Amino acid sequence: MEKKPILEVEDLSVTFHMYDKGLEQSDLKVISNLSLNVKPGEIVAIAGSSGSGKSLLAHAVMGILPENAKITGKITYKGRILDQKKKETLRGTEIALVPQSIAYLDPLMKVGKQVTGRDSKKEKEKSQKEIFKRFHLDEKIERCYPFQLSGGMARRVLVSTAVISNASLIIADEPTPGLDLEMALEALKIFRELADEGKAVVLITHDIDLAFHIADRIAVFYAGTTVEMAKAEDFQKGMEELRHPYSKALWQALPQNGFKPIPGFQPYAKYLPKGCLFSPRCPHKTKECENDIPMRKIREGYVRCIHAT
Ligand SMILES: Nc1ncnc2c1ncn2[C@@H]1O[C@H](COP(=O)(O)OP(=O)(O)OP(=O)(O)O)[C@@H](O)[C@H]1O
Ligand code: NI
Repeated sequence: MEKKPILEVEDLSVTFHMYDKGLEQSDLKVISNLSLNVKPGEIVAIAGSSGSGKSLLAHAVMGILPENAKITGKITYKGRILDQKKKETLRGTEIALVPQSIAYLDPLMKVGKQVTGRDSKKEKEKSQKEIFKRFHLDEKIERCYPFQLSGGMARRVLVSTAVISNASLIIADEPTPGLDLEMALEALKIFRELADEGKAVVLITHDIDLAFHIADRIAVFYAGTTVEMAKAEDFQKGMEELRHPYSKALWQALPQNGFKPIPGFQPYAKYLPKGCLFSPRCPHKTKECENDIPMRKIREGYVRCIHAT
């Protein structure tokens, strides 16, 4: 039987209400019609270039978007609607975030306490010690304040916090920058273990190469929406297995596949093209691409392109 998703995001849009010059106001739609689900036991990687909306999706699920952001669509956790109140209740216990910036560490709290929580139990302390060992963090680090850590150490502390939280859903927003290869691989191994224990892991990364070695499925983001949802092995098999021209272009841009850059730029939220958001850069563009393009199923995956086969 198919497992029910732990996290389900349906038709999510996020709009910022902006104050421009003087009294002028405008709405900036930064995520549009985004759908995604993550099942127990799964790592779903979210890959996409800078500004494609990866962190905002994480913040929308956690309920930590800025005040001027408006959300539409549906987010459910274990089948229940996640409204703002529910997000606040589940945050840090059932749903854990490894934030993209190490600035999220509390500067005034010793590192050990941040990882175990204020009212820490003995077993939490034990798991904190175990995870610090795996991450080569010396015992005296527990008594340090964040400013005394290097960037890489702070990153490992953030990952540790999410790992020992007992959350069923872990969202890791770029957890590896600043880590050397050994520590990056250790972090990924830990995420794999969490998934294998039945948790759901969302792994946000620029690095599709890293993503497809560890994830089960990959969501490719472009300009605030998903353009493709594919099994990780499709990326391993090669370009022909992929469905969207942007995913194929990402694949070709990998060093081992010739480093071919994609001409053009991802459009800024204020100047999105009509219909397919990738169309200005797409070699297959036709008049029909100006219509709204829904996701559709092709060969066990999903794609937002009318020309994909
Ligand atoms: N508070 C905000 N107000 C207005 N626009 C914002 C705000 N926060 C983010 N954005 C815009 O939303 C878009 C998506 O941002 P997001 O941080 O989700 O990108 P990302 O995919 O995580 O990028 P990166 O890989 O660089 O972390 C960007 O164009 C960004 O400029
Ligand atoms: Ni981000």
